Amino acid sequence: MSDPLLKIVGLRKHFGAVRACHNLSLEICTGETHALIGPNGAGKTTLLNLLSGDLKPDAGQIFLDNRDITRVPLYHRAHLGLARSYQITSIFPQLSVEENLLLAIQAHSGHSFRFWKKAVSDPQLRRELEPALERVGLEHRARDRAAALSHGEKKQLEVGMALACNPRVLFLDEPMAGMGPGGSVELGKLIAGLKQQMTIVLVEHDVEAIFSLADRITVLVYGEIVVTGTADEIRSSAAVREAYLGEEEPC
Ligand SMILES: Nc1ncnc2c1ncn2[C@@H]1O[C@H](COP(=O)(O)OP(=O)(O)OP(=O)(O)O)[C@@H](O)[C@H]1O
Repeated sequence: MSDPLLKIVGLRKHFGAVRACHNLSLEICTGETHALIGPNGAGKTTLLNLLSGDLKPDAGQIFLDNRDITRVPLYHRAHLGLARSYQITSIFPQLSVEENLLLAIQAHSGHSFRFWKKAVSDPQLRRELEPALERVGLEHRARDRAAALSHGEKKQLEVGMALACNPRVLFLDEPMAGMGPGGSVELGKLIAGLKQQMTIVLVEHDVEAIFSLADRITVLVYGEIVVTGTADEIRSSAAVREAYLGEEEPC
């Protein structure tokens, strides 16, 4: 395994009596696809929120390339190369697919939102549009309103928007949620392609997808790590079986 790109040390986030993240330490290596799994309420989304900067921890530290980013605000983390696609779609339904992507490209290129009108015709931004559309397989939908996309295509667009800042680390929160089998196959292919280009931290309930996509998997229960390992190690782990007691398969 290569050097850690993200290092999490003693991270803690409690909500009253709920220990959503409890003294958690973990290293995410450069280039790996790392999945977070665990039963409902295990703290997967909380950990993603802490890493992306959506939440502030009560204690602990997060390092990116040995730099302490624990107190770095959300918007600044994007400039450092951390990007996130959310569980709930964050696209603009009334805008076209290309307008959504242009907006994301513009936001990350340092331009002000006040100049949005210019973005559609800005040749420099438009040059970045074609590869951005291709990257998520939405060239044929460029002029369609985002509201008209299928659920899977919306997810593809959302990932495309997160990719606009050319991230080093992409956080994906349940990308397959609400997707039919066809949609998850498409999105699985998209993520498999991205795997070669960046580090990915993925929260997902689709076990098949996780086992085929993830290089390593961390199992969380009650805000703590039960085990981290490869798909084979997770499958054969007695600790995981115990953590999921009563459940046939990890979810
Ligand atoms: N903003 C909040 N305020 C209070 N409690 C919260 C908040 N966010 C999360 N929690 C609690 O923290 C615990 C962990 O929640 P979290 O959403 O991180 O779990 P999860 O593993 O992502 O669950 P799921 O698989 O159901 O999405 C849960 O008990 C949840 O109710």
